Amino acid sequence: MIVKKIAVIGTGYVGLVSGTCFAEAGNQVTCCDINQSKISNLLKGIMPIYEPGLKELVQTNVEKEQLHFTTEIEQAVRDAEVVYIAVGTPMSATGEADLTYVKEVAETIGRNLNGYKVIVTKSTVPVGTGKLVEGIVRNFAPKGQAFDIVSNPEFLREGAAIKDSMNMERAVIGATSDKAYEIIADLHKPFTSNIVKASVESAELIKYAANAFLATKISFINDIANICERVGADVTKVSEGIGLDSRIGRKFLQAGVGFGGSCFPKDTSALLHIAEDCGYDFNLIKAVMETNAGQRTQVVEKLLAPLGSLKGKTISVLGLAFKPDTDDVRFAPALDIIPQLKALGAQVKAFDPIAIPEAKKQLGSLCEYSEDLYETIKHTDACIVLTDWKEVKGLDLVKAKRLLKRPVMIDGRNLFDLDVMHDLGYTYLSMGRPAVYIEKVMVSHVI
Ligand SMILES: NC(=O)C1=CN([C@@H]2O[C@H](COP(=O)(O)OP(=O)(O)OC[C@H]3O[C@@H](n4cnc5c(N)ncnc54)[C@H](O)[C@@H]3O)[C@@H](O)[C@H]2O)C=CC1
Ligand SMILES: O=C(O)[C@H]1O[C@H](OP(=O)(O)OP(=O)(O)OC[C@H]2O[C@@H](n3ccc(=O)[nH]c3=O)[C@H](O)[C@@H]2O)[C@H](O)[C@@H](O)[C@@H]1O
Repeated sequence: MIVKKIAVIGTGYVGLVSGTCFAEAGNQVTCCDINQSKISNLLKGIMPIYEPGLKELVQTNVEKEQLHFTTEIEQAVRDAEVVYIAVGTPMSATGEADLTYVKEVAETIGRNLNGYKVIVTKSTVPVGTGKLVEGIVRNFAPKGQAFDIVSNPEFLREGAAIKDSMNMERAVIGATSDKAYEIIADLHKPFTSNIVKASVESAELIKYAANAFLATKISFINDIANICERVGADVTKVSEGIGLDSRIGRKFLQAGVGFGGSCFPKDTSALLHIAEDCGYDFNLIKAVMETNAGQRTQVVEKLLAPLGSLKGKTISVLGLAFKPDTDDVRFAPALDIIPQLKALGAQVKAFDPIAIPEAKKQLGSLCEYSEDLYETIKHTDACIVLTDWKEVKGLDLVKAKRLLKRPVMIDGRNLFDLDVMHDLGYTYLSMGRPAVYIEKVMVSHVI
């Protein structure tokens, strides 16, 4: 690999992780952001996100002087040979990807194009954005200045971001020239030998197709789970039984409260708009989104079955992050479910080991928060599992039952064994598995 000078614009989950990994591979990397406090914290060694292994890897590369942080984006662009765009592309009010930040950055790059550079989009962007960026850069760049555009989408998962970036299953590179393709392919040599060379448009679509396919697997198994409940089958067995067929595979077949996070909800919605824009009615993806929304409501309905009414009841919610090992709460099930519980008259106590500060920004005083699992459960009428944190998976069920006012658990992640829950005397309703019902609890507490 030939060492490169790289500017990464946008120092969020993706920009910070990929910038750090490029530095770890020996490149000179400057991560830039418009958020002053984020950059000044990073300069003090304070990470803006929780991601296993990130802090240490940042520290090592800062010490080696291979990783730098700045708000001086213009200078970073001028100094770089390769400029990565890693800003957010959030869901707009109408459901498509909002390209405001990408366009802003393209203009900054154009204005500071002082030589040939490869401009790479890592943000998830609709098909055609490569052309849009190219047009903006050309508009603001000195006349005749050569540059290339590359689409190099990111596939990392939060919570496993460093591992995923250092050992990519594949890299996808869509470039406007062979020269640019070779430069970006060379940068990826330390991370993977599987490189998919594509057009810019195909690379852009690969990213949405990948996320939409994974989301489809989840909604598919959730639909099967809903059938399981009606016919007395167990979705975990069905999932095992189909997943062992290597053509299907076992991954992303865990039924539950539905997918959340910053990407599947926004990317399925953006793909629907991409389809609409080219005159295609993408019914499958509409159904995927609908099923996902239904999974959230189901958890609350399951709670109402044994409790009757939530008025005057206190419910403990185990998990605020959209998945374990991250503090990200974007589109997390808890953000939908806690307001529903409140609207039905319940008091809510919420546990999370990491994500409370982020959740508070969204939920404010809607619930009480605690990093202590058992304090959260204590004296509540029922508990709901929303995130499969290792602390929740390892819950001492005997102790939890003693602390609960009523032994009622709604498990949105199918964490516990049905026989164990039965033997312990829980009313235990999970997703797509037979209900464990303690008749006594049911009858005595219905209001
Ligand atoms: N979070 C994830 O796991 C993954 C995200 N992606 C995609 O990567 C992109 C970035 O996502 P995240 O890192 O999660 O977003 P994020 O919101 O964590 O970070 C984006 C950063 O860009 C900065 N920014 C915005 N405008 C800027 C500008 N004009 N100049 C400099 N910085 C600017 C923001 O201050 C913020 O720090 C999105 O398109 C997302 O869909 C792709 C794969 C995984
Ligand atoms: O584009 C992105 O941002 C990223 O989106 C996902 O990564 P991430 O959102 O971090 O998390 P996942 O592990 O994919 O989980 C997404 C959601 O699906 C849920 N899920 C996952 C798997 C499963 O079997 N069932 C299920 O409900 C999780 O609980 C979570 O809420 C993709 O896995 C990454 O490849 C992609 O880069």
